Amino acid sequence: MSNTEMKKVLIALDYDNEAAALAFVSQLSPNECRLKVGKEMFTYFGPQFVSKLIDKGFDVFLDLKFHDIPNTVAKAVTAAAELGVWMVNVHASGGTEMMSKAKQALEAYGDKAPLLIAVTVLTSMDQAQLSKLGVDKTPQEQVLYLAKLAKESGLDGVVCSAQEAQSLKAELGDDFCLVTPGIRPAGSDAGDQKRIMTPELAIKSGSDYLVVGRPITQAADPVQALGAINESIKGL
Ligand SMILES: O=c1ccn([C@@H]2O[C@H](COP(=O)(O)O)[C@@H](O)[C@H]2O)c(=O)[nH]1
Repeated sequence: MSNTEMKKVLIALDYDNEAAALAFVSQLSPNECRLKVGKEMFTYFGPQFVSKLIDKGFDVFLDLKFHDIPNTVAKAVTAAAELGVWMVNVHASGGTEMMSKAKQALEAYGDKAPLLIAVTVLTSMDQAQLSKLGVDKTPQEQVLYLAKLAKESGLDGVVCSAQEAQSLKAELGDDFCLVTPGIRPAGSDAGDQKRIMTPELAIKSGSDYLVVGRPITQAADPVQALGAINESIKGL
């Protein structure tokens, strides 16, 4: 398996203890995975924590899901680019003006710019929850609608569930990157995730990157759990 193939797993480092997170990371190689830092660890441990991961050679997805006025989001993604992250995201529901401004702000970084992707419909949401928000579409339809806006705005891809990957690839093309949380190896606990899929099926459906948190970090042997996922998607 080439390193690129092995780096389809983005481990969600959702720890409330920096030492525990770093102890886990010390057992990993930047050649076998990428790392995702979200709201919990960023709020506890800040940009310094992100820098520690980058200094160890890892590609970092800064998953802060910016959702604010265009000027504020453009400045926030600029801060992420200054930090040197590999990928950063915004909410597609912030609108096309916000997404376009964010993308434009990253142009100054040339080939060092992080990938900019948009969250569509959170993988913890099902049809009932979407309806409660007043959205009349199915999750599949709403994800496609928001993904089209993200593409029109020049973004590199979206966060969606693997259940939507096949139709998004067909509609938006192979180059539009699909990052899919809600990944659950067979038999693992779904927790609060609603739109889930196994790693193998997700890759077969068109996911470019699998976001995996608890099935790895809360496993009895997290390194073995990562290895098993990498093995299951080998060559796909
Ligand atoms: O739609 C979304 C967007 C982001 N996430 C994040 O991914 C991980 C998933 O962790 P698990 O433990 O594997 O459920 C987590 O950090 C979320 O904030 C998402 O789940 N869904």
